[in-house]
Amino acid sequence: METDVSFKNIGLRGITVADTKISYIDGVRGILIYRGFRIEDLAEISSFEETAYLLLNGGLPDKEGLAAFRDALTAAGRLPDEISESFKLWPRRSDPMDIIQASVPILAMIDPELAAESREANLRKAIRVIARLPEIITTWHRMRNGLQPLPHDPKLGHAGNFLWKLTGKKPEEEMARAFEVSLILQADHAFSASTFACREVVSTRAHLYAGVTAGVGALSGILHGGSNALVMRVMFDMIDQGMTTKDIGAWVKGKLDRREKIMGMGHAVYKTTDPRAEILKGLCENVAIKTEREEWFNFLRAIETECIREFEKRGKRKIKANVDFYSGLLCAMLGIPLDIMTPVFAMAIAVGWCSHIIEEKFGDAQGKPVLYRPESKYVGHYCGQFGCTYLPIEQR
Ligand SMILES: CC(=O)SCCNC(=O)CCNC(=O)[C@H](O)C(C)(C)COP(=O)(O)OP(=O)(O)OC[C@H]1O[C@@H](n2cnc3c(N)ncnc32)[C@H](O)[C@@H]1OP(=O)(O)O
Ligand SMILES: O=C([O-])CC(=O)C(=O)O
Repeated sequence: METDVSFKNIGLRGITVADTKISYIDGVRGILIYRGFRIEDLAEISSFEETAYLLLNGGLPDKEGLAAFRDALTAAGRLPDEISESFKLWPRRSDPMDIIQASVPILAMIDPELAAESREANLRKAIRVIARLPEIITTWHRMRNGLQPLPHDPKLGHAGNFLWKLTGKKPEEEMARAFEVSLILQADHAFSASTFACREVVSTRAHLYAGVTAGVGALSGILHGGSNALVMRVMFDMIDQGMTTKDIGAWVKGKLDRREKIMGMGHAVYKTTDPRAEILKGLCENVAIKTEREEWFNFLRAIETECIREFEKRGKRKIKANVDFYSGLLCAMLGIPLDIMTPVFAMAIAVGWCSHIIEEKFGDAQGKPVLYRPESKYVGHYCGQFGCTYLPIEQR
């Protein structure tokens, strides 16, 4: 058989695989909507907890509903001993994304409702995942540094508690809010690679934790969530080498000449600016002034500007900053280490993963749950109608 790699929709680009009522992306106009609401409005007005409620339940809560949801998150937040005891055995150098990916199945093992597949049971499992991912990250981080985990502060919300438990410092209100907005922005993105992974796994009727575990693995890759840390790693390397904003034009040109990717730039769906990147850029500009990290902000801003200029010069389609370009910078300015930046994305998008898992399990958007099973096109060896002659090992 002839090798034929002419398959047009490589990487499933442009193929609609299912309906969803959770989020909508207009990649041409740069619009992102969660359950009907513009991301700009959610970033301005909403809290992480309220956005999580909205994504999971399909509508905004009233005051009592929101208070009950916050209480449920707090009540579910304590890290089970089975996980903290396991941490003592796991290598300290482990990547925190691997720690999360190994911990989520333990949440499944100890969930008394694991076999319960009602919508309510799945919503309760979702709350456990959303509440416990930050605990997994902060407890792991403190234990690997020989520090005790810190108690929940009822005066702080989900975002503020994460900063407190990770860094051991109570965050200023403005910083906690900036972090909270970044979590809202990263809480869902329709059929991103990780969300699709979650949906694909639970389409087999696997439990919610199996779906979330798949999502964590998919998010860790550098073409997806993993790029936020890499943006910062590359920037710190450049600064360490003594480079300044004046050197960035030549650096970008060199990268593109060598056909290397520039992390945090480009997007599979947005053909224009990722609206989340624009909001994050504004947040970063303010936080940079407050934390006296203007040098970092200006450095990234220059990379973005030079990239856009260079792509335009080459007549390529517009490649702009995506959400990962500025989210790592915000983390760095808030004292979050490089290898915790993708885990931060995971704790935010866990909301979207769980919402999509529930939608998938109950066929909410399509009327009934369906097993994903795409076709592939075989382009390997095939020696005619009856296949290749199979020789026993002695005769090969
Ligand atoms: C939360 C998120 O997951 S957002 C994405 C995070 N990932 C990154 O930031 C990694 C860097 N970006 C990329 O690799 C890509 O832009 C992707 C994977 C995100 C999207 O890719 P796609 O839209 O499918 O485009 P694809 O990777 O096919 O690139 C199309 C062309 O633009 C180029 N291109 C796209 N992004 C970049 C980039 N960041 N740097 C350099 N060139 C790029 C490609 O090399 C390719 O060029 P070619 O046609 O000459 O081969
Ligand atoms: O949607 C995508 O392809 C990736 C992305 O931006 C996200 O997951 O936030």
